[in-house]
Amino acid sequence: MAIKTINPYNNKEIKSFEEFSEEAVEKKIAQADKTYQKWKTIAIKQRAELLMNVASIFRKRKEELAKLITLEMGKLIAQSEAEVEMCASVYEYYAKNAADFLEDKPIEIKDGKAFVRYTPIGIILAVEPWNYPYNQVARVAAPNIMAGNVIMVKHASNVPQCAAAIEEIFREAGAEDGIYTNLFLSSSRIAKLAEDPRIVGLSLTGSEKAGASLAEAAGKNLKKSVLELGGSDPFIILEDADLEKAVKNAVKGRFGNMGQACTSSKRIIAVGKIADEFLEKFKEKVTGLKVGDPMERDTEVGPLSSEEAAQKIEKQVNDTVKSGAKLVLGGKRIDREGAFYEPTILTDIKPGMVAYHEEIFGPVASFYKVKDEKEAIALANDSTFGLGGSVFSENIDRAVEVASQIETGMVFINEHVASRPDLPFGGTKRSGYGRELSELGIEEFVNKKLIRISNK
Ligand SMILES: O=CCCCC(=O)O
Repeated sequence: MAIKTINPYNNKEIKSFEEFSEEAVEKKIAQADKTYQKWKTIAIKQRAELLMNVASIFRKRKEELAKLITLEMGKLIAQSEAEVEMCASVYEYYAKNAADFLEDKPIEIKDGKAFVRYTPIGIILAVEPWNYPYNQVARVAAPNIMAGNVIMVKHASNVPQCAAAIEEIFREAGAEDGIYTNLFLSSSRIAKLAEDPRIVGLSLTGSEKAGASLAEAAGKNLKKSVLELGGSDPFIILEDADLEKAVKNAVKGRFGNMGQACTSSKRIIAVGKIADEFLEKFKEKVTGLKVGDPMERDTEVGPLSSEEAAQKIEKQVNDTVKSGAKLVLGGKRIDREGAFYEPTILTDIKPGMVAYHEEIFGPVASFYKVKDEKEAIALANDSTFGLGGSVFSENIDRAVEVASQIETGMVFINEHVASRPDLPFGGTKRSGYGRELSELGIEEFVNKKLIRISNK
C-alpha cells in the first residue's frame, strides 16, 4: 500500500511513500534491539543531552516543520507553530526532569532496607494519530527514551512527511540508528509486530476500534499497553460562572484544531438561567469566522484533515438533525474545494441520537441546557467516554466538588482541557487507560524493580 500525503485544503495528492517490506521491518527491529542493549546502559545525562538537541532542532526548524503539519492535515499555521513549540517543550521537560523521576524510591520497612528501582524494558511500539503529528509522538518518545527504552513509531498514514521529519530530527540531534525508528506500515501489520518478543510495550493514541485491536494483540502476547482513545468531554458552565471566560474557552476548546482533538469540549452543558445568554454569546463568537487557506495567518476556519473526515462529520450531523436535534449554526459542508465543514452548534440533542452517543471529531458543538448542577453531572457522566472535562464556576470549592463527581481522567476548572508536559494526561472508561506526560508518563514502560536488602 502506498502512504500518501493529500493536502486537505484542495484534496490534491502531494507525495507518496512506499510501505516498508517485511525484510526492511525485520532489519529495523534488529537494529533497534541492538541499540537498546547499549542505550539502556548509557548515563541519563547523555540521554538528556540527546533530547535537549531534539528540542532545540524542533525550535530552530519551527517554520518549516509547522508548514508540513498544515500541508498534510490542514491545521491553521499559527496552531501548527504552537504545536512545534509544545512538542519541543515536552522533549525539554523530560530531559530536565527524568533523572529525578527515575530515582530509586525507598520503602520504609522495619527490618532492613528496600527500594524500587526503575529500569528500562526494551523496544516500545507507538501507534500515533495525525491530529497533533509531532506532539502526540513526543509524549511517548521523550519519557521512554529518557527511561532507556527505544521507540518505533507507526504514524498515521496521512502524515508521512511529518513522520519522516521526526526521525530525521533525531538523526540530526545525534541519535544512533534504532533509538527512534519511523515505520511506514499499514495498520493491519501492527498485530504481527506485537508478537515480536523484542517489542515489549505498545502505546496507542487513536480510535476505540484501533485501541481494541491493539489491546487484543498486546493481551494475546502478554505485553503492557497504554491507550489514549476518544472522548466526548463535558464542558459544564455553572450559574455563577464568568460568562465571558466560559465563552472564550468554549470557542477555543471546541473549535481549536478544527475540533479534531480527543479532548475537545464536545458537549457544552449550561446550567439554569445563564444557559440562553451563554448560547447567544457563543454563537456570536463563532459566527463569521474567516474561512480560508490554513497557510494564511488571518484564516480562522481551515479544512478538516481529509475529505473522508469531512464526510463523516456531515453524516453524523445530518443523522442527528434528522432524528430531531436543531441547528443553531452551520450544519453543512462549505461550498468550496477541500475538506471544509462549517463550524456548527447543535441543540435539542436527546438520548438515542448520534451526537448524544458518538464522538464527533470535528467542528461541531453539542449544546445542552440543564436545570441544575445535579442534572449537569448526570448528563456529563452519561457517556461511554471518560477522557477530560471542564467546570466553570467562580466558587472554586463548588467546582472542585463537581469535578470530583465527573467520571473522567482529567477535569480543568475555569479552563478548557489542554495538555501540558507537567500534568498527567489520560482517561478512564472507553477513553483508554494509562497516562502520558508528567512523572506518571515515564512510569508506564519501566520495570519497577523491588530491591530488598535483608538485615538478618
Ligand atoms: O487527541 C488528543 C489531543 C490532545 C490535545 C492536547 O495535547 O492538548
